[in-house]
Amino acid sequence: NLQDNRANLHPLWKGEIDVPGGSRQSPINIRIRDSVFHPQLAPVHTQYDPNTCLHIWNNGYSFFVEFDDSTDKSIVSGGPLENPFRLKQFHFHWGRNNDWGSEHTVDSRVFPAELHLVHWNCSKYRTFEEAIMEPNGLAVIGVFLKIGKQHEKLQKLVDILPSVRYKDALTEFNYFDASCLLPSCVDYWTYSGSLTTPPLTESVTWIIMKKPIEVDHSQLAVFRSLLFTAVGEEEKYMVDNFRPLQPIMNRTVHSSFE
Ligand SMILES: NS(=O)(=O)c1ccc(-n2ccn(-c3ccc(F)cc3F)c2=O)cc1
Ligand SMILES: [Zn+2]
Repeated sequence: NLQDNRANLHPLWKGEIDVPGGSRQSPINIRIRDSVFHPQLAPVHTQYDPNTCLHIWNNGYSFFVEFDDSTDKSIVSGGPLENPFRLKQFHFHWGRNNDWGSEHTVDSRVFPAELHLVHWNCSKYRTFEEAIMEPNGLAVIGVFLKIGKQHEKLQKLVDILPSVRYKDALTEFNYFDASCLLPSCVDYWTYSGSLTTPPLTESVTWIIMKKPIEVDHSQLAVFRSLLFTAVGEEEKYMVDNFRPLQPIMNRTVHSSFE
């Protein structure tokens, strides 16, 4: 069984890396020359109300910035989506250094970090928890981070991270415009995949932005000061919280650009 396959034992997920029978797992390597241009793929439209921002919490995998998803105030629509999806949370994945950290790769290029803006299909399901279990329940926008100039709007979030250093810590964070984390270029790839942490359900329409955003090395260094562990436990720095690449199987990645 899984536990016997040493190669699959991951420090974070203790062997839950492979989902037996999974046919649309994430993340994947996006091979640009294999992607298919889809002229009907409109730009993705986000409309985020900064007042729907609720709090930040360290859930032991990453830090989640959570939003009030009881109304349609913060939504994503267009692109490959048939109807609007509500923003529930965003979080990041990063490495122990700037040489790796992203979950998706582009022609095997790794980025030092990756942002995920997680939305759920409020037209078809009643709650986020329900949508997570359904094949077209979620839409996650992925944005690569690269080292460059300081991201001024991100700094407000970076400054508060020490308050959620430990697993299960939660801090109020009640005004943040998530659209400041999107790149100016609207080009993206899209494919059908899964959550990259448990429950790993195959419920995600992935929208991966072609252009990365820039952050400076000191901002990423603060991400690495967070802990996987709760107060009182032996401290383990929250780094390398990305899942290994998964097989593309018989999926096609579509691009919104030529
Ligand atoms: N990395 S990712 O594929 O974007 C990803 C991975 C895991 C999740 N995820 C898993 C459980 N949850 C979750 C479930 C219920 C809840 F109230 C809050 C949650 F964060 C969640 O958001 C959401 C997104
Ligand atoms: Zn993620």
